[in-house]
Amino acid sequence: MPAMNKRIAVLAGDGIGPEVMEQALRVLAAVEQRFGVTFKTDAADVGGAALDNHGTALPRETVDLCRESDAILFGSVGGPKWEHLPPEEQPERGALLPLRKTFGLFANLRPAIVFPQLVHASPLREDLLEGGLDVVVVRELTGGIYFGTPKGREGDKAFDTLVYHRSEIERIARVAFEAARSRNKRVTSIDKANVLTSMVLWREVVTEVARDYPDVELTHMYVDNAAMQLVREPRQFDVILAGNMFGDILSDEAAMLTGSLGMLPSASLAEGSFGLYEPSGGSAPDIAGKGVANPIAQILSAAMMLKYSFGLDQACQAIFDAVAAVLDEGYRTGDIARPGDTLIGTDEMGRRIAEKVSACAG
Ligand SMILES: NC(=O)c1ccc[n+]([C@@H]2O[C@H](COP(=O)([O-])OP(=O)(O)OC[C@H]3O[C@@H](n4cnc5c(N)ncnc54)[C@H](O)[C@@H]3O)[C@@H](O)[C@H]2O)c1
Ligand SMILES: CC(C)[C@H](C(=O)O)[C@@H](O)C(=O)O
Ligand SMILES: [Mg+2]
Repeated sequence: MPAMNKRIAVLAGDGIGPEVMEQALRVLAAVEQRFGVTFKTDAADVGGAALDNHGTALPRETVDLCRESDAILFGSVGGPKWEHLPPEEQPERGALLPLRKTFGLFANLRPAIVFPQLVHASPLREDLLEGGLDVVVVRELTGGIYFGTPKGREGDKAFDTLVYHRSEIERIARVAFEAARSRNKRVTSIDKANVLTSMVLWREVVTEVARDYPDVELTHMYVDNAAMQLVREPRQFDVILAGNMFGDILSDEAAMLTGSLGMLPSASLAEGSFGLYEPSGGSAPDIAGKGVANPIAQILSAAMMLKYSFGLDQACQAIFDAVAAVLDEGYRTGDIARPGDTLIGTDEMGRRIAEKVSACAG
């Protein structure tokens, strides 16, 4: 393993964010020890915590720290405490979306992997998951209806604009086809081309990009059908390519197939090696502060950071293996437990995974 000294901006945020982040940092410390690498971690406020401390959801110091870092490890933001604020000032729109835009994080990878040990935790019938499930949602993250203008409100009328440029569709499609090449060589592109003009362009451009990838099979699917097919026959999917909003919705659905939102990590990538890594779920106000949140999505997000931003594929794999080993031993947080499992909290789950990373000398 080459000597490495990477700088990580740690933005834990709100709700369960700080609780699960503590466990991800613990696992990264185990990686340092085992692989002889060094990470410099610097924490900064973001979201509601930043609103409380600095009066803005995304303070300048936080953006500066991110700029000086090699990657961002993000927790989650938002919660009932800040819901009274105007929408643009709330943590999600005031911090998360600007961060994605500022750093050009256009490619959001959300792998939904059903660990064989957790097939029972999925709401799907076990026979639908036989042989496991490994789907990745490739979501366009800096365009579409989230960012299109005009958007606004005029009294009782409110509007958003769904706009996509050819270049935006082309670059995210390439990410999806490249991902498929290293997997099962199937891309399902999601659109609503029967209704939306922007989606007609989406389908056209994805079809053009596919010509450069004759080894990858492309299927187009309307989003409503895709939502249904995901629960009917999830194994038909390998790479799901979608725009910003459809990808948001389908990735939560895909996450739940794995048993819990607490299992789904994500990587938001810019051109080059910079990225932001965060669980796909939110700040879970209903369980925050109770020490029961599942830290695995945050820990696996850190693992994705090691792979995609730092090229530490082996260390990434070591974390996935450690998670599998702890699940093999029957330890579960409440969201993925069933009778007979050993129920543990956030802290113990993190400690056990970190111990496995340290123990499996590779
Ligand atoms: N990336 C982000 O920061 C992000 C993402 C989604 C939602 N949010 C925000 O989070 C707040 C709450 O949103 P929500 O309730 O709709 O979605 P949520 O994802 O926070 O929670 C949905 C459900 O999943 C459960 N859950 C989520 N993560 C879990 C974990 N690690 N372990 C166990 N259970 C877990 C929660 O307890 C809840 O029952 C809102 O303000 C929302 O805007 C932020
Ligand atoms: C909190 C919200 C802005 C965010 C999104 O819609 O992108 C979240 O749902 C996600 O999936 O990361
Ligand atoms: Mg979402």
